[in-house]
Amino acid sequence: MSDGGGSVRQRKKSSGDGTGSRPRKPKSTTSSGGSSSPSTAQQHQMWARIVLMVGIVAIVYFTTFRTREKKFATQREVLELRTQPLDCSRPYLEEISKFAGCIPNRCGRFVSDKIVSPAEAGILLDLARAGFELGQSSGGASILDLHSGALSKGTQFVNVYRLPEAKRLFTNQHINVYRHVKAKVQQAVADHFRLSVDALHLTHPTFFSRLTNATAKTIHDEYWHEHVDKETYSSFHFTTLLYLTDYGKDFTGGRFVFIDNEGKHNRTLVYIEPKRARVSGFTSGAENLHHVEQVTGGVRYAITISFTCDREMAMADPKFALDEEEEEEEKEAATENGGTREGRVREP
Ligand SMILES: O=C(O)CCC(=O)C(=O)O
Ligand SMILES: [Fe+2]
Repeated sequence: MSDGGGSVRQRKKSSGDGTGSRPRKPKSTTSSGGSSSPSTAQQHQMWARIVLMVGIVAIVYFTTFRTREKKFATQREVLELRTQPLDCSRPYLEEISKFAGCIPNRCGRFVSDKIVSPAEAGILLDLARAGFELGQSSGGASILDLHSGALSKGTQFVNVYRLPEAKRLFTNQHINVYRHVKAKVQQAVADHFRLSVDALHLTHPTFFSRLTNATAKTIHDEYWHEHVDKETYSSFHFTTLLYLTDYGKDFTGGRFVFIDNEGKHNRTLVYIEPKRARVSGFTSGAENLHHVEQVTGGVRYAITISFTCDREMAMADPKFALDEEEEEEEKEAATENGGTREGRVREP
């Protein structure tokens, strides 16, 4: 009787020993010291709290640091035109506002598989292959700029027009297709962003790129970094890309990715899968942060064709540095080859 409620509690705690007759430990060690192991109920409570806390942390994490993925243009699709309007970034808008006739109605991006024909892309691919026969980076990224003549070679650049073979490789057909394609892409940019086509000028650098999975040797080989074109190339106002080879067939990896940041940790990756003759175009400001995934196999060929609204940054179409005498020879040889110079372009 005298142990009353205390003995009842004690019995409950020791329930399961079956006898109730085992000598009790002195009460002081279980009730007030706190040094013994927690009861089953306390353990359950502790686990429930841990599970709850992990759940809360996971919810906060997945709603705060969220990366979504969208496919803007897949390899299988043949797109007439796909567009995504965007608000211009403030610095871009401030700068572009200085150029009357060249201010886009909205910033944004587009993709079309109908601007350039696969045959035209094929001729430009031949040109690219012929050019890169003369020089390639020893890392994974080579460029050929037919305007300045810059061609990757080893860890440096050479002037392709100083190489005697260049004159044999670049044909009139190449030149004409290059100019015609550039004019069509320029018109597409003007149409899409509602600009006067004359307000747009081709600018430097406009170049062929050849990407592989070779280990980078210099900073020029690290093509996969996120960037804003306006920051990388100050003259750019509109960037276009023409793809010459197919993602998933000619190469793996190497997709083009826009990174749309909505808030600090919340972003959407918007993918363009390269496809022969596919053209993408976009305003070159911070609204179009992007990168190229690393190529994991094969060879990816593309052309970056860049436009500026600033007349002072305009550049002429390439002449391929052929003098008149050489042009005469070109014409004669073209006649011998049935009107084209395809026979002179070597495949790798
Ligand atoms: O080749 C591409 O898809 C993109 C290249 C690029 O981002 C650039 O030239 O600035
Ligand atoms: Fe870029």
